[in-house]
Amino acid sequence: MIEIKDLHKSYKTGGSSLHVLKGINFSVAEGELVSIMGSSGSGKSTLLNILGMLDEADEGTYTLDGVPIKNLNETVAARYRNKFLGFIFQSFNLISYKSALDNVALPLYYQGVKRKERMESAMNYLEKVGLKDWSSHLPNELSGGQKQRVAIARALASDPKVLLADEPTGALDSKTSYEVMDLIQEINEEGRTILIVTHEHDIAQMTKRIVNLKDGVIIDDTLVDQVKAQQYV
Ligand SMILES: Nc1ncnc2c1ncn2[C@@H]1O[C@H](COP(=O)(O)OP(=O)(O)OP(=O)(O)O)[C@@H](O)[C@H]1O
Repeated sequence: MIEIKDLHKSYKTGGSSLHVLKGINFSVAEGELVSIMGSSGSGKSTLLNILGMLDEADEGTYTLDGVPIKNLNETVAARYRNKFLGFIFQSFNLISYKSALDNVALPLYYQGVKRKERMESAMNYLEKVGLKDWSSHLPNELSGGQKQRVAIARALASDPKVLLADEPTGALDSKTSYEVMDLIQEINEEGRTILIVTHEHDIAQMTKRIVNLKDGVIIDDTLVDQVKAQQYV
């Protein structure tokens, strides 16, 4: 589903350049649930932005569902991104003056789906995340966990093959974080590929594979069952 080879990325600020990703290689098969860990500044968000086609690498290749992502014109890139990728953010990024239902329906509006169909579909996704009865509420009338559920429903609305989540539980308490992760696991069990950036070990343990970044390189890439088994060695 995702294949990256020898990916490099530097940021140029003023006269200097910061080499952030220094030759990343990894692939993710369809249906995986992967967490990307690493200390602050290790390059996690930079990598996720490249995977999300929000930024481009300087060197290396990125192939998404068999298509090389390089030098696509903006319209093609936007269409491809909308079709294949869904995004979940730490701060939810909901539109404050729109109801939960309208927030979920928004990506479908941009895809040109007719009103009746998009409202039905959005309601189905709200039901899926357990918020059918909250459809008319505004984001500020919802708890953090509920907001993230709306955001997950919105990410699912366009039926993307891959979900990319940047610290999806970063703004939530532990109990709510685990509930959101239960939902993410459920969505993954249905076959959707999911990548999560997280700082939290217990959250990473709820995925199937942990990729550890340090100073722009992958230092460890382990299946979670193996991590758990090591505790008994
Ligand atoms: N647009 C940018 N311009 C210049 N430097 C940047 C830019 N974005 C990130 N950086 C720098 O690149 C390095 C890696 O940043 P990145 O956000 O990818 O790390 P991270 O592992 O996600 O960190 P955190 O856990 O704190 O979010 C940091 O030193 C950061 O300051």
